[in-house]
Amino acid sequence: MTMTPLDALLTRYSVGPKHLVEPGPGDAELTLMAQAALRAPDHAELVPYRFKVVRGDSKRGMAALFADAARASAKGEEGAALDAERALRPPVTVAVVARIDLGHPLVPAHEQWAAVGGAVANFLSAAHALGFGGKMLSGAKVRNPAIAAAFCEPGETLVGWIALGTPARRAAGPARKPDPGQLLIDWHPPCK
Ligand SMILES: Cc1cc2nc3c(=O)[nH]c(=O)nc-3n(C[C@H](O)[C@H](O)[C@H](O)COP(=O)(O)O)c2cc1C
Repeated sequence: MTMTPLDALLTRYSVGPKHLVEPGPGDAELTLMAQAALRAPDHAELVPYRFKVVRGDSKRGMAALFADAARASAKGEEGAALDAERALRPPVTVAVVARIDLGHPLVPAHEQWAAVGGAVANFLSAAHALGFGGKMLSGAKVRNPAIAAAFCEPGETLVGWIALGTPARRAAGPARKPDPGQLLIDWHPPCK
């Protein structure tokens, strides 16, 4: 049965790296995800983000960076091995890098961050619509100077990584989500 666009939005749940197996998305599918990201609202079309694809041999380089960061934060060799595994396990990882122009004359920083969030959401929904699982992850690693420098140009911010692959099991259900009625509120003007 084909998934409608609304089905894709309503049935996307994160799938953690533990449950992601080969194959990951290829070039054509990653391009569709990036195109979907570009359909997110973006004031003045600044495209304040970049996606950096980590796959193949590059995963080992990212694993080494993660392991060094774990050692630097006193996680020890066990922590280093765990963090290295986090880099190696997903078939494809996509780093999300934000490029926020703090001095933009028209678009304040919070609007640019909203565009980044919309892009990530669309990227993940497109992955799901294409049959892939994924999860956005960050952690203290994003603030490690060596890791940030490896992914970012000066002035950019490393937001985190989207782990991608084929889901080995159905994603968890919507148990943690509030009823939409809690966030959909009729507004009335204040009484004078
Ligand atoms: C920028 C960003 C960073 C995140 N970092 C983490 C993380 O490090 N660890 C984690 O478990 N979830 C993290 N999350 C949350 C998950 O990606 C996911 O959205 C959350 O577990 C809710 O699951 P759902 O997408 O199935 O609703 C992050 C989300 C965002 C937007």
